[in-house]
Amino acid sequence: MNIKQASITGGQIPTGQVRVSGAKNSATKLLAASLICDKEVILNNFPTELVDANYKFEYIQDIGGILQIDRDKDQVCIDSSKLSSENLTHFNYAFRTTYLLVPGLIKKDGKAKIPYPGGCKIGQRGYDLHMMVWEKLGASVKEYEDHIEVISENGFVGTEINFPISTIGGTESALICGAIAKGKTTIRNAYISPEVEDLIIFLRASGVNIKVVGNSFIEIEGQEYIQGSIYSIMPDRIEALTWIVYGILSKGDITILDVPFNTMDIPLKHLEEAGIDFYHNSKNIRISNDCLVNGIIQPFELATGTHPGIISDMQPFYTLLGLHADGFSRIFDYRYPERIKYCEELSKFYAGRLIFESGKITTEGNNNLVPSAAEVTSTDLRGSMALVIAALIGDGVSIINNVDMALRGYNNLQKKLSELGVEIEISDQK
Ligand SMILES: CC(=O)N[C@H]1[C@@H](OP(=O)(O)OP(=O)(O)OC[C@H]2O[C@@H](n3ccc(=O)[nH]c3=O)[C@H](O)[C@@H]2O)O[C@H](CO)[C@@H](O)[C@@H]1O
Ligand SMILES: C=C(OP(=O)(O)O)C(=O)O
Repeated sequence: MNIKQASITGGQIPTGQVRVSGAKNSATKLLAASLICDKEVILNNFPTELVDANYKFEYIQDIGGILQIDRDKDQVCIDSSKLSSENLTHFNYAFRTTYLLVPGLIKKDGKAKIPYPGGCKIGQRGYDLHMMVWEKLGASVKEYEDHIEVISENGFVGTEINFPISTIGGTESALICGAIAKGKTTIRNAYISPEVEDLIIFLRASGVNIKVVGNSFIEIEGQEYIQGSIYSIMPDRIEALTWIVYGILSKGDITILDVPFNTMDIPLKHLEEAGIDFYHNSKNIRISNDCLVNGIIQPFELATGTHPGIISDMQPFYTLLGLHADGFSRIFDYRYPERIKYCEELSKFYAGRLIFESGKITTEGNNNLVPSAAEVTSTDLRGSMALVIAALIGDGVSIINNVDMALRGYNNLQKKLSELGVEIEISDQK
């Protein structure tokens, strides 16, 4: 795939409606979980245009899965009756959750060859706990130069899994593997984020018995036969926050549809404390100039952490907000302290206003600031989207190199902006 760049003319004012798509961090997991089902699975509200989803589609088709992808209806039907990774000719599939493809292959073929986990380079992103899960469930695991091989000819056997740290990917891996294991699997110190909850609901709807006790203990009764289901993916809370921040900074008038309010209490509370008041009903939110209570964004201090707090993926959008607040704001990222590389690029729009070091970002904001046009290069998904927003609210024409990073997580970005009256050009990078 050719690398893309965006050419963006700043100062276009968005007006109209934008609908939040199904969550990347749920959709791509449910796609992998569908592979353990015995009947066809239908996933609705699926963000079919995401770069990450398309890599996963390609891998699933390459191992024998049959997918019907309806890009107009945001629907994917998955028939995974015949899967085998034996004849794969390459492992160049750039997405994070490659490890979730193991259980489907183990169930259907007793063996899985998967690419190493990809995803954003936002600091240490180990995969040792995924290997621990497979080994504890009875598999043998080998690492090769370009792939990992997991073998368990007779399937997984239920076990106890104790995570030493809270891991989303690890919890998801243990859940899907436990669903096909013989007997009972327990997970201690599970991390049940809203997207993990979406996975639990999907697995239950597909016929797996899962008991959740408190907020970090899970018990799964593995099933030999898993029916599958028709399921609608939850809306993307990070995308919703992105549109809210863009709406405020662009001084536009936009209504954001399908906001998953139940997953965003704390992130929204921090916006309120920064002086932003919205009109909303149970599903939609309207952002306009009137939302700024005193006509300005108040400076703030916050730290990212685990859900229900502000998750690290939202951090760059608070940084942007801080740059337009009335004074100094501080943002601490304890989850991924090295998620600061994008700040170097963002500084090209905001000369001298960003100070950053491992885990800490300080912004010197100004309510009347207009970012200067710049040519920048994306470093990670959310950072790339922050650069896109800076360009959109800036003056002149900006270039965002490797905008593919943003397109990994923002479904139909160009089309959604166009529906708001904002045109951006995306072309192969020169
Ligand atoms: C596709 C997806 O849903 N990605 C999200 C997921 O990533 P992901 O699932 O990769 O993140 P984890 O929650 O697993 O990672 C948390 C920490 O655990 C460590 N770790 C994880 C697994 C492992 O085997 N060994 C290990 O040491 C990681 O290096 C990291 O420091 O949660 C992150 C926050 O937690 C988000 O920023 C990502 O957007
Ligand atoms: C870091 C992210 O994703 P991934 O884990 O897929 O790299 C993200 O969604 O912001």
